[in-house]
Amino acid sequence: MTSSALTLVGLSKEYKSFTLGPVDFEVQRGTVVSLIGTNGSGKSTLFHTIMGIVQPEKGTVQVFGEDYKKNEVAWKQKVGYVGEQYGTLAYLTVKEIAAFVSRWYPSWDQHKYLGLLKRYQIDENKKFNKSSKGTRRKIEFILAMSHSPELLLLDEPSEGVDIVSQRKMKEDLLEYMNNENHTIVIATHILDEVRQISDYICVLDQGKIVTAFEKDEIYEKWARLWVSDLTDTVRNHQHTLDVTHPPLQLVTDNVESTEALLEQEGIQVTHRQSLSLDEVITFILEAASHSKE
Ligand SMILES: Nc1ncnc2c1ncn2[C@@H]1O[C@H](COP(=O)(O)OP(=O)(O)OP(=O)(O)O)[C@@H](O)[C@H]1O
Repeated sequence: MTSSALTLVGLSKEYKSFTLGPVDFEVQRGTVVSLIGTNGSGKSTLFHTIMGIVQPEKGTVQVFGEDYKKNEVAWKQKVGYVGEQYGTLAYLTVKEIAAFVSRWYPSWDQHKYLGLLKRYQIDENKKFNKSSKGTRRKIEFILAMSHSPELLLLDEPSEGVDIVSQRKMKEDLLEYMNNENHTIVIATHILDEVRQISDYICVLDQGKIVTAFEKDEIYEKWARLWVSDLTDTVRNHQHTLDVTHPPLQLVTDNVESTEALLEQEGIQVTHRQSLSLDEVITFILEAASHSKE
C-alpha cells in the first residue's frame, strides 16, 4: 500500500487573471493537512483541479499512487469531496440525491447515512437548492462521509454552518481519523478547526504554496523574545520577523538560530513566550501580502 494519499507535481491552472501553481505537494496517508490562504488565493481552484472539474494546463495528480487520469472511477470511489458539487442535481431532494450518489460508491453505508441525517437534523425530503447555505454544506458533508472514503477533500466544509453542527463535524472528522489509513485535506478559514484536527498546515498565496509545516513545529520554532538590546545584525536577520517596544521584543520563526545570534551579539533574552497558532498564521499571511506590495 502506497504511503502517499495525494501527490501533486507541477500542477498549474490558468485563468485570465489568476494562475494556480505550479504546485508541488505530497499528502501522506493518515494525516490531516489544512489548506490556509486569504480569499482568492486559489484553494477552491486547487480542489477543482484535483477533482478534474477544471483541467490543468500542466502537471500531474496522483491519488493513492495512481495517475488521476487513469482509473478515474476507481480513485473517485475512494474520495469524499465537499465543495459545491451537486449543482446539476440541486433541484432534487436530499433523498433523491442520496439514491443517485449511492450508486457510484460500492462502499455506500445507508445505515451511516441515515444516522448522520438524524445527527445533523436534515429533512431528507427537502430539495437541496431550497435548503439554506449551511444546511447544503451539512448535506454535502453527510453524502461524502456516507461512503467511507479513504481521502476526504473538504473545501470549507463548515462555511455557514451553525456552531453546534461545526462541533459535531469536528468530532466526526476526529473519529474518522481514528482509522490510520484515512486522510484529510481541508481548506478552512476557521482556526479552531486547524488547531484541533490538523497535523500539517499548508499556506497558499496568489496560487502558490508559500510554506508548509507540521503544526506542532510552531510551538518549538516560533517565539516572542524580550531582549536587553538589539543590533542591526539581529534586526535584519532572516528569522527576525517583527520588532516592537517597549519592552524591546522580537518575533522569530527559528528560535534556536535567533538565540544563537543574540548570544553572539552579547544580547540577553529576559523572557521567552511561545506564539499561538493564530499569531503564526497571521504573521505568515501578512508577510505574504507585504511581499506583493
Ligand atoms: N472559472 C473561473 N474563471 C476565471 N477565474 C476564476 C474561476 N474560478 C476562480 N477564478 C479566480 O481564481 C482565483 C482563485 O479563486 P478560488 O476560488 O480558488 O480562491 P479561494 O482561495 O478558494 O478563495 P476563498 O477563500 O474566498 O474561497 C480568484 O481570483 C477567482 O476569481
